[in-house]
Amino acid sequence: MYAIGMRARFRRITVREGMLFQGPAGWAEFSPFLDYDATESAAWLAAAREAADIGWPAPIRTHIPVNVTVPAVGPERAAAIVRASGGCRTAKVKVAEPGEQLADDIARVEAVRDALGPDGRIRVDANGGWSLDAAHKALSELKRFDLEYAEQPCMSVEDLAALRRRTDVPIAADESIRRADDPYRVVALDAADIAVLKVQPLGGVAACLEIAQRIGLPVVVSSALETSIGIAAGIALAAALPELPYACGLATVHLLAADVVADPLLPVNGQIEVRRPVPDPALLAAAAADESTSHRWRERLTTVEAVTS
Ligand SMILES: O=C(O)CCC(=O)C1=CC=C[C@@H](O)[C@@H]1C(=O)O
Ligand SMILES: [Mg+2]
Repeated sequence: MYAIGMRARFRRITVREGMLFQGPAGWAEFSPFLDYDATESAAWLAAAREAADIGWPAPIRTHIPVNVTVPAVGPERAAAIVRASGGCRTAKVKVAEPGEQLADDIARVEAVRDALGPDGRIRVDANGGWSLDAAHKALSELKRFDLEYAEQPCMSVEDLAALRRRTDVPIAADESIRRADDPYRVVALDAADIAVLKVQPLGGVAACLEIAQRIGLPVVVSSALETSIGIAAGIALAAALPELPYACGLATVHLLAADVVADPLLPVNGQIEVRRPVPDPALLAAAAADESTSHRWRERLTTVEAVTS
C-alpha cells in the first residue's frame, strides 16, 4: 500500500493512495479514487489483475509522445510547469475548476501559450464543469489561444453533442466513456471527435484496445494519476494501438511528490520510452502507507473482490 502527496491539488486530491502487487506477468497497481464504490472499482481491479497475471500485447512503437498536464494553478506556476515538462510540445490545461472564474482559465491558458510558443499544442479539460452555455462562452474566448480540443467540457453526452454543433473546437470525451454505462453513446449521438481512454477505469489494456476498435474515433491514452507501475499499463496501451495521432496524457508522475521506481516513466524530449520499470525496495518503503490506511485498502480490496467474483 502506498500513500504519496501531490505536488499540486488535482481532482480535489492532495494525497494519492493505492495498492501495488506482483504476479507472474509483473507488477500491478490498483488505485481507484477514494470516492469510487466497489462496483465502479471492479474495472480497476480487472486492469491490475491483467497486469499481474496476463500481461500486455507486444508494442508496435518504442516511444509515446505525451502532454504536460497543468493543474488549476496560477499563471506563473502554470508557465513554470510547462518549462519543466521534459520537452513536451503539447499541454493539457485544467479549466472550470469549482470556485474559479473564466478569467482564471483565460490567464492560465494564456500563460501556457506564452511558455509553449506558437507551435505548441494546447488542449483544455473541464471535467464536465461547464453548462452548455458556459462551455460555449468559454470556448469562444479560449479559442484565441488556438485549442487542439476541449476534453469533457460538459458532463452529459447530450450537452457534448449540442456543443459540438455550436463550436469549431474539437470535442474529446473522457468521463462520458470511463464513467458511463454505455461508452458508445458518444458515437451514437455524434458527441465527440476524440476518445480519451484510461486503462484502470476501463478494465485493462485489452479492454481498451477493444473499445478503441469499436468506438472508431482517434484515441488519446491518459493516466489515472498512478505511480510509474500504473503508468506502464497506459504506456503499453499507447504502444499497442494501431494509430496514435495525438500526444497522450501519461506524463503525470511528476504531479506526485515521489515515485516507487528508481527510473520513473517521465518524458524526455516530450516522449516517454516504452518500458516496464519495477519498484525500488527503498522507494517502496518510503512511500508505504501507515497501518490504518493499509488496513482500509485491504478491506477495500476484499469488497471489490466480492463484487467481481
Ligand atoms: O490527461 C492528462 O494529461 C493527465 C491525466 C488527467 O488529467 C486525469 C487523470 C485522472 C483523473 C482525471 O481527473 C484527469 C482527467 O480528467 O483526465
Ligand atoms: Mg479528463
